[in-house]
Parts: sequence; C-alpha cells; structure tokens
Amino acid sequence: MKLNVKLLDIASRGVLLNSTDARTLRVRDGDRVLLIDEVTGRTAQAYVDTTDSIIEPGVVGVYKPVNATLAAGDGATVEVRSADRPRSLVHIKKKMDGGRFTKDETVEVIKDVVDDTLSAGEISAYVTASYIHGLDLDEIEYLTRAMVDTGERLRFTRHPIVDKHSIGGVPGNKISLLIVPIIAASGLLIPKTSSRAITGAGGTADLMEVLAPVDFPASEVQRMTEKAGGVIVWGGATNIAPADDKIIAHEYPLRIDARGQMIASVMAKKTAVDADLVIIDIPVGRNTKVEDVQDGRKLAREFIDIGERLGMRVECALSYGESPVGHTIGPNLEVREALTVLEGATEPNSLIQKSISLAGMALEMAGKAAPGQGAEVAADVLRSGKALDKMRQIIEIQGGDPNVKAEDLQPGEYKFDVRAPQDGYVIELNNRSLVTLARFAGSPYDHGAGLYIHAKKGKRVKKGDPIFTIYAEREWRLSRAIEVGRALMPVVVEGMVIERIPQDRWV
Ligand SMILES: O=P(O)(O)OC[C@H]1O[C@H](OP(=O)(O)O)[C@H](O)[C@@H]1O
Ligand SMILES: Nc1ccnc(=O)[nH]1
Repeated sequence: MKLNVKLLDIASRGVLLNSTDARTLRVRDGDRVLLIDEVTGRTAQAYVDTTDSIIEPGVVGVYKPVNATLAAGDGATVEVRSADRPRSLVHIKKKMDGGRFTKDETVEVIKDVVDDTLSAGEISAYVTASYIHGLDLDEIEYLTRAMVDTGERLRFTRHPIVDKHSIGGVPGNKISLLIVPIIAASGLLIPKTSSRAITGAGGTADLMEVLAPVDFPASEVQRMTEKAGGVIVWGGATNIAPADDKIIAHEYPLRIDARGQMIASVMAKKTAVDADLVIIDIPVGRNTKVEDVQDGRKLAREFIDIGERLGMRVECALSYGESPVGHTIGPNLEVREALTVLEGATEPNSLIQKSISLAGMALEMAGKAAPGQGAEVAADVLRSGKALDKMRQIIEIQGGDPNVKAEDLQPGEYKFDVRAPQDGYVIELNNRSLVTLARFAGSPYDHGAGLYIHAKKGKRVKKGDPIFTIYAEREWRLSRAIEVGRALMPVVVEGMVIERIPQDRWV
C-alpha cells in the first residue's frame, strides 16, 4: 500500500498508521512493517502503532530512528508492507523450550538486539528464557564473541592491560572507585567500563557519574586511559559490546541477572577493551547472586574457562557478600565513603580490605608485587595518597572537578532513622531488602537517595539506637521507603519477633 510520509519526532523504532490503513494492511499494534521509498529505493523496518485521529488515512507517521535509515522527506511516497518476523524469534522460542543456541543463532539474536530489530518484549523473553534454562559454556562463548563482534574494540600498544569486574549482587560495593586508581597509580593501564545498577541500587557507572561524565565513545576511552592510566566509564555509552546495555536494560526492572548473560556481559567488555589480566569479584552470601561457596567456585571456573577461550588470564576472588560493603548504599553516600578512604580514612574495614585484596591480586598478576605481597603493596599506594592523586586525575580527564572532597557530597535532605526495637546483636542485614528500600527512596536515579548503616552484622545495639538511616531527595519517596521498610524488616536484632502469626490466620 502506498502512503505519504509525515515525519514525527518520536524516539522509538515505529510508525503510526491510521487504524483503517492498518486493517487494510492486516497489521496490528506491535506488528512489523517494511517501508520502501519509491524514489530512492531505501528500506526500513518498523513497529506499528495505530491511531484513529492523529494520522489520517493515506499517511504514515515515521518516527526518528526509522527515518535514520529511510532518509525520506516529509510528503515522500513509500510502499508499506507487512514484514516477516525476524528469525531470531524462532531461536528464542527454542531456548524457551529448553533448547541450545548454536553459534549462528546467537549471532543472529545479538545482531537483532543491537539493531533494535527485536522489541522490548522480545528481548525480555530472550533474557527470561536464558535465565530459566541457562547457557552452557559453548553458548556463553558464542554470546561473548557475538557481543564483542557487534561493537568496537580498543587496541593498546602498551601491555599488559589490567581489568577488574564484579558480578554485583552485594550492596555498597563501591570498590572499583578505589581499585582503579590504585592500579593506575602503580603504572598499569586499566580502561574500566562499568554498567549501571542491574540488581542493586547503584552500579559503578551510577557512582562515577556523581564525580564526572561517564559517557564516552570507545576512541576517547582509549585516549584517556593512555593519558591517565585509568578511567571509569559507562559501558552503555561506548560502542563497546553495545548489546550488553540493551540486555541489562531489560534485566533491571526484573532484578535478575541471567547467569550465562552475566558472564558474557562481563567478559565481552574485558575482551573488547583488550584486557590481558582480569580479576573477577564474586560476592557470595545469602540474598546475593551466588548463595554458597560451592556455586561460587563453579562460577569462577566458568569465568576462567571463558577467559582461556578468549585469550585472557582470569583470576577470581570469592568475597564475603552476606552483608553490604562499608556503611553506605546509594550514589552520593557511596562515593563519599570511597573518597573518605582515598583521603586517608582507616575505616570502614570491609571496604578497605576488599579493595586492597583485589587490587593486590591484580598487582601480583602483573608482576608489580611479589606473590602474597599484593595487598600490602596496594595498601601502601592507598596510604601514600598516590591513589587519591590518581583518582583526581581520572576525574579531571573525564571532565569532573578534580578538587572535589568527600564532604562535598551530601545525601538527600529527607531522612529517617530506623531504630533497634530492643537490646541485642544485629544478626541479619538482608541485602535484597536493603536494596529494595534504597530503590524506593530513589536510588540510583536520585543521587542523594540511599542508606547509611550504623550497626552492621554482629554489632551490639541498645533499644532505640539507630541501626540505619534512610535518605531521600523527595519527601514522598522517603515515606514510601519507610512504608516498604516496615513490611520488609531488612534488619533483625537477636531475639526479635519477626512476625506474629495468630491462630485465626489459618481459618
Ligand atoms: O547492580 P548489581 O547487579 O549489584 O551490580 C552491577 C554492578 O556490578 C559491576 O560492578 P563493577 O563495574 O565491577 O564495579 C557492574 O559494572 C555494575 O556496576
Ligand atoms: N551482568 C553483569 C553483571 C555485572 N556487571 C556487568 O557489567 N554485567
């Protein structure tokens, strides 16, 4: 059917058809159509939206991303036909039924993710099917390679390139803000790309954004790393493994991180930045992504195997993930805590120990520290102030204020103290519930939202002592978080009655 183009400034990959024309074409909302420009012969695929009034019969409203390929002018005539479903949907269905992806099928799916050929619902189905049925090592390798091949790669002339990544899952895990400057200050190159929060309340990219811009093209990431020794940027803004962020965007609302996709997500970014030596942090503990050490070891083996297949040396650290790292959760609070340590604070121990241990492993792998001495060497770099100087240089090269101080970063103005209901010891700090609370308070989008934990696991508290404080930038968000906190009970003090179940509940 021939229709006249009306360009519409809408950011999705669709077209708007009058319902009468849609009926004639035998398409409904969400179906795909093919557009062919009569004069230029250029084509583009789009999803259909329909309207009874905004677009009249005989006209097709073409959204911006569609016209990026069609390049038609207002009033141009295009042939519009219903289009076939992409073949990758057949492959996704196969995984839903418990099948295995082949190499070619994986490439096809990932290309369609990158080109926005798959809709949001279809990508969600892909992620969910992989989450339920898992991916074996071959499938993970195909996925990692497909993610690398559909994006740009950095090529450094100086090696080794060191990199570090955490699988996430433990709140407050701001260690990259310490590890990257320690490694760069030791004379190594570390082009760190991070994702935003996936299952948490602040990913490293969300944290770094408090200090400086994190959106850079791949060429800039390489240039800045060569100059400053390290960077901390958002992987989603680069064209490095571009499928990754599109997949993560559909994991975030579900708060899932499908195991095979997680390994590929991390290892594709490491491969694409030309890494030789990689440290993977696997937090282990209840209510994290890895519940026990056995499972952690299995996951570590998979990371190491994929690393071998892709030519990288990988070492994994199973780390304590049972409760948050440090005392803070949420962008401003976490960055403030990390800067305090760079500025010389000797607390919190969990944050300092974890950061120097992992940085130490990297220094040993790169030959900058003797075996068994890495953590001590890393601690020296931290204590000497060289890591702080390096962090300032990294902030500056990314366009932030290098003179920023920990005290400049303040949490939101609305706050609420959650107090101990009785005397006793804190016996549980539930990661998932704390993250839920921080998200309700506005994290990670509101940088000032989050939690400050006063009493960590094992701490003795008296009735009425504050256990943690919830911060928010907006009053209604604080109220929501308090309400949710009451239902979730993220903290348990020894001897506390968690729930009272009356007899009549069962009748
Ligand atoms: O939101 P959850 O799932 O907890 O974790 C996601 C975070 O974990 C990784 O941390 P890093 O980049 O190694 O510091 C990711 O890049 C991201 O920042
Ligand atoms: N799935 C992922 C987990 C942690 N970090 C990532 O970049 N991706």
